[in-house]
Amino acid sequence: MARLDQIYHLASPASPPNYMYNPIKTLKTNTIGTLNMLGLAKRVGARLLLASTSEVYGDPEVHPQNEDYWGHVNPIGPRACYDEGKRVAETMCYAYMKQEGVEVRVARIFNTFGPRMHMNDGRVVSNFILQALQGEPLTVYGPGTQTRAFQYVR
Ligand SMILES: O=c1ccn([C@@H]2O[C@H](COP(=O)(O)OP(=O)(O)O[C@H]3OC[C@@H](O)[C@H](O)[C@H]3O)[C@@H](O)[C@H]2O)c(=O)[nH]1
Repeated sequence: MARLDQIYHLASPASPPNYMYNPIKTLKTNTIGTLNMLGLAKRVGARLLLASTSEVYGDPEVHPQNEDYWGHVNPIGPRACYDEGKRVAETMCYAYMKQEGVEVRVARIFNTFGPRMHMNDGRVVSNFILQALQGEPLTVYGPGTQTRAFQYVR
């Protein structure tokens, strides 16, 4: 049997244009992929970290969101493959923890940015920087009333 202490389940695109490019693959990664990793964690007795997302809160009605908030998610909306995929991934983690005693950790990562970000990532921070450097107007989607919490990653 393989000797593994920890599993980091970081698979899945995170930028909206990337995860919406192939919604079925995004869903498979977050559902079947998570089940596979939890099964492995159970077999070898490893602890699993799931990289979840602030998108489990969907289009939230409260700001900022704390962990007690259950979210406001459209199951058939354009972001559903990611939002619902991560929600069920979290559900699976806690089911394996309760039923099988697998040690799990779930991190709900918010909108990340930093120096190692890809120029064409497609998220707001890199889009704005790119547009500013090129002297182009910044594109604000929708009415511009949305809010976000950002997380700097070096
Ligand atoms: O060019 C842009 C890009 C984005 N936006 C807006 O800026 C806000 C942030 O959008 P982003 O594309 O950066 O990403 P989001 O915050 O929606 O989701 C991101 O953050 C949480 C992570 O866990 C997710 O993996 C990631 O999808 C949205 O309201 C979006 O509509 C713009 O106004 N202009």
